[in-house]
Amino acid sequence: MSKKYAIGVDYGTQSGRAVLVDLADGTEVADHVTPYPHHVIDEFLPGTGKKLEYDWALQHPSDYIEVLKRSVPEVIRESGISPADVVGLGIDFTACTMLPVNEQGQPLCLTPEYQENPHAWTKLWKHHAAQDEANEINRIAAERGEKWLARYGGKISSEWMMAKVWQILNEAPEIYDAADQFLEATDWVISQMTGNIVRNSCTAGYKAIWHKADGYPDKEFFKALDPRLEHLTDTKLRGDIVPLGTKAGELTAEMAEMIGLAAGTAVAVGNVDAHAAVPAVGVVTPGKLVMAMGTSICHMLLGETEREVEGMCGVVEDGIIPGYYGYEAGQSAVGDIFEWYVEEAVPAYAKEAAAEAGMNIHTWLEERASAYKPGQTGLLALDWWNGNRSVLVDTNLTGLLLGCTLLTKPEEIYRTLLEATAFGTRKIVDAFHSNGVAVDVLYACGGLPQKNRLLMQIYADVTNREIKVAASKQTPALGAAMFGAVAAGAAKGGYDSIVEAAEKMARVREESYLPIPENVAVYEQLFQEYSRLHDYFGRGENNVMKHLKAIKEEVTE
Ligand SMILES: Nc1ncnc2c1ncn2[C@@H]1O[C@H](COP(=O)(O)OP(=O)(O)O)[C@@H](O)[C@H]1O
Ligand SMILES: O=C(CO)[C@@H](O)[C@@H](O)COP(=O)(O)O
Repeated sequence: MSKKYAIGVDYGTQSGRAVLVDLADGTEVADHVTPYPHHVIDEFLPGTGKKLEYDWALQHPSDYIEVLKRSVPEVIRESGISPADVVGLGIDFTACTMLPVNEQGQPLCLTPEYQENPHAWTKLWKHHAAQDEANEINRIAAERGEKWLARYGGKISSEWMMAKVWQILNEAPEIYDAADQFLEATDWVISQMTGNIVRNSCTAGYKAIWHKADGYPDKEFFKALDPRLEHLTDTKLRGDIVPLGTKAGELTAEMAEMIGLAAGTAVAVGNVDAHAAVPAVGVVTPGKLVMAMGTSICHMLLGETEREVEGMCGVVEDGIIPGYYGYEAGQSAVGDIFEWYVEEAVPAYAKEAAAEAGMNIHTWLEERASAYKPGQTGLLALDWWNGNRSVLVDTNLTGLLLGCTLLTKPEEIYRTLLEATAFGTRKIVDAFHSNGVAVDVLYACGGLPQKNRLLMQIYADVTNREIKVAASKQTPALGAAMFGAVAAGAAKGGYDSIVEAAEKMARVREESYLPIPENVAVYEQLFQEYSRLHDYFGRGENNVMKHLKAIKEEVTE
C-alpha cells in the first residue's frame, strides 16, 4: 500500500495554514500559509466604509475558503504526492468565531440584502462588544441558580455564542430574524467542504453552554433573558452535536475540484485550535497543561473528574480527548501585547538599532531584556491589554505598567510585559492545581515558543514547572490532520482513535525549559505583588479601569 497522508488546516486570527502530514509517523511533509485577504475587520466594514464601533472584530467568510483554495493545492504541489493518497482532512479554528447563515447555509454578509449590516458578518473570537449581554447572562444565571454556571468558572464570556447571538438580537433584530442558523465558523467551513451542517461537541460544549448529558440550558432560562430567545436552541442552534473525530462527511466533487483533492475524501467535524493541539503534543492523560501560545494563550488540561475552578473557560466531558474531562482557561492577549508594544510604543532609536543590527525588533528587545535578572527592572505590569479571560472573566479590564522612572528602558518594559503574561498564566495554573485538577508539567505550542526563548524561561521560572515544547511548528494543524485521520479510520489508512493517532504522530522537542531556583524565588515575591494588584484592580476594590472606559465611551459619542 502506498504511503497515506492527512491534511490539517489551522484557521488562526490573521491567517490560515495547511499542513500535509505523513500518517505513519506524523512527519509534516509540506505546509503553506494564506494570510486572510481582508485581515481582521475592526475599523471599517468592507465595501461600505462604514465605521465599526469600539470593541468590534469581524472576519470575511470568503477568506476561509480562500485558504483552502490557495494552501491545499500548494501543499500537494510542494510534497509531490498523489491527491488520492490523502485519506482525511481536518480543520481547527479560533472560537467562538460565529456567523449567521440563511436556509442555504450562505453567510448573510455575502447576500446583497444584508452585506451592509455589520451584524451579518462573522464575529471573530475577540469581538468584545457583547459584554453587556454577557453581564446580563451571568446575572440572570446566578439569580436563577443555573447549575451549569459552575462548569464555566462562574461566568460566561462576552466572546461566546450566547452573548454574541443576543447582541445581534438586541442591535439588529432583522439579522436575528433572517438567520436560519447561527454557526461556529469551524462548522460552517466543514459544511462548505462536505455539504453537511454538523455541529461539533467541542465548540458547543465550551462556547455555547452545551452539555453531553443535559444539552443546552433550558428554555426558561432563555426566556428569562429575553422572551424572543426562548426557542433559540431548537431553532437557530438546532442540529445534532457530535464528538471530535467523527466523520462529518466526504469532500464534495465541487470542493474537491476547487482544492485539488479527491472527491469522497473523509472530513472530520470542526475543532478548535487550542483543543486540536493537545493530542498533537502527545497529551492524552491528566496532569499536563498544554499552552497554545500565540496572539493569546489557551490553557488546556485533562482531568478524571468534573471540578469547579474559578474563572476557567469551561470543563467539557470528552471536549478534548474522549474519556476525560477537558478543562480550558485562557489569556485574551499575550503576543498581541508584545505586538502593541513594538508597534505603538517602542522608540524610533530602538527600531533603528534593531534594523542596523539586521534583527527583528522582538529579537533585539529579547536579547537586551535577557541581560536583566528577575526583579532588576523594578517594574510590574498587569497583562489586561485585551481584558482578562481567566480567572476574572472581565473584558472591561485594561493594562497597567507600574514602576517607571526617567531611566526606564524599552527592553525593561518589554521584559516586564513578558513577565506579566507569565504571571497571568501562573494565576491559571494555581487555580487548577489548588482545586484538585493537577498541573505537573507544562507543554507549549504555537508561534511564541519558537520565537522567544526568554519568554519560555520566564514561564518556567514563574510557574516553577518544566515546560516541554512541541516539535511541530504547526501543532493545531497537526492535531487537525490527526482528527482527519481518525475520520478516515484505520481501514482507509488512518486511525481508529485519537489516542492511537497521538501515539504514532505526536512529538515534543528533546530539550525542555527547567525552572532556575534563584529566579523562582524572586518571581515568587513579584507574583505576590502582581496578585495584590490583580485583586485590587480586578475584584472591585478599585474600578478605575472601568471608570476610564466609561468616561471614554461617554466623551466619544
Ligand atoms: N520574537 C517574538 N517574541 C514575542 N512575541 C512575538 C515575537 N514575534 C512575534 N510575536 C508575537 O507573536 C504573535 C503571533 O503568534 P502566532 O502563534 O504566530 O499567531 P496566532 O496566534 O495568530 O496563531 C503576535 O502577536 C506577535 O506580536
Ligand atoms: O479561544 C480560543 C480557543 O478556545 C482561541 O481560538 C482564541 O483564543 C484565539 O487563539 P489564537 O490567539 O488565534 O491562537
